[in-house]
Amino acid sequence: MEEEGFRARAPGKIILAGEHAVVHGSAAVAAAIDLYTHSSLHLLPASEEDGAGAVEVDLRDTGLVFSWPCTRLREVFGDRAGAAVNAPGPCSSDELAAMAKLLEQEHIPDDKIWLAAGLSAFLYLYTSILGYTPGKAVVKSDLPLGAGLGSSAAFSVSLSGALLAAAGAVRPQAAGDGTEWGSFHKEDLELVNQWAFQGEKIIHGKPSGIDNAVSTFGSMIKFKKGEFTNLKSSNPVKMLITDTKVGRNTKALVAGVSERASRHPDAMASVISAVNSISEELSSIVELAADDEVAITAKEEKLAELMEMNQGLLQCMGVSHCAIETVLRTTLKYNLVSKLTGAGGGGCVLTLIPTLLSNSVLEKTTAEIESHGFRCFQVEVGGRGLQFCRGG
Ligand SMILES: Nc1ncnc2c1ncn2[C@@H]1O[C@H](COP(=O)(O)OP(=O)(O)OP(=O)(O)O)[C@@H](O)[C@H]1O
Ligand SMILES: C[C@@](O)(CCO)CC(=O)[O-]
Ligand SMILES: [Mg+2]
Repeated sequence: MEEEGFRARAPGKIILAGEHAVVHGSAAVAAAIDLYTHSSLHLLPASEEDGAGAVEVDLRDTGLVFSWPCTRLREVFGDRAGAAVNAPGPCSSDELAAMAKLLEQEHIPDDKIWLAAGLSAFLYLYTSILGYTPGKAVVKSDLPLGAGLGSSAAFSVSLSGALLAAAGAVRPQAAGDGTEWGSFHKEDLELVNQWAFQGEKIIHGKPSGIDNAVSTFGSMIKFKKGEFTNLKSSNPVKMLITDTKVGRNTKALVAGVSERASRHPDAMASVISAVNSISEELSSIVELAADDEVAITAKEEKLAELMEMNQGLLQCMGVSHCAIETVLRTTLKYNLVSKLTGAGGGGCVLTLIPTLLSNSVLEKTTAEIESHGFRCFQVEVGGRGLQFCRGG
């Protein structure tokens, strides 16, 4: 008989300013978007034959299902599993190596080999939080995976939320607004965020923590050196997102920027400091109250200029791509400003949509971008973070 189900959903994000530089201590500004990764979890009774059962994960976006006997997981993680659910800690290099061996036996198809990082994060979070309790998780996302919209953070946050709720380590709150999705107390969200950060470390190598923070807490935030503040945006920020569909990997891009910084420490310190100033200025402009068309336009022009400057500095860091440049050139024809978002190297590009932009210009811009084989879509910016509901 199956036990109770636990479902959590966590949003993706856009970074308005400061990606990469934030890994090196600069400020950055990010906001949640209304595209979610859903994780659901059922705990299962231990199997009668071997008394141990299995842990299964069904990754719907890839059409692949993986399963490991709990006895096999015990060989990898030993007695540590499940012991420190309230004290999130990093995965050791021995555990990473043992998981890599375990995953080699799965024969993941070459064109989906990037999944190994996500599976390692899953196994680490599962065993750290639930030990060797048999269970079945299903993960499904609205987000393009590995495209700069924080799919790895939404994966780690939604899984951590569902696992911690199943372990009884956090107490989900019923939705107060009649919807099915409730949330968690702030201190419970802190615990989810810390576990999700451990998952991000496995996927990204050296994450700043901005993506998991905005996915957990939602809203629009200014983030710097692990601390963040909520930004109260008094006017809606409208963005067009273009997915160039060029695959890339955040871990490799973050490592590439660090290598460039070690080759050119002074020049890169200046670039990072310039990005910090851009993020600081952008965060204060976002909060400015603008209540007539003139003030709103002036505010949007400043935001656009700062985004354009940030894009130039991302090029300096070596994380642009010819597909990104094609989007920039196309939108510039219509006087619109764009920048890459997330790790770059392909993935998604943001275009600021001014409040007074006519629908016909927006439609023409979108059609021309899509004529290059890219996909455009609009999102709501600055919404809710992690949410929870009971059931299948
Ligand atoms: N729904 C999912 N199913 C399986 N694996 C996922 C899922 N979402 C994320 N992942 C894991 O996260 C990896 C993508 O993370 P990566 O950090 O490279 O990109 P991103 O988070 O989408 O972009 P960015 O970090 O720039 O915002 C995938 O290769 C996979 O291992
Ligand atoms: C590239 C990066 O700055 C943002 C990825 O969304 C990495 C990070 O901050 O962890
Ligand atoms: Mg990521």
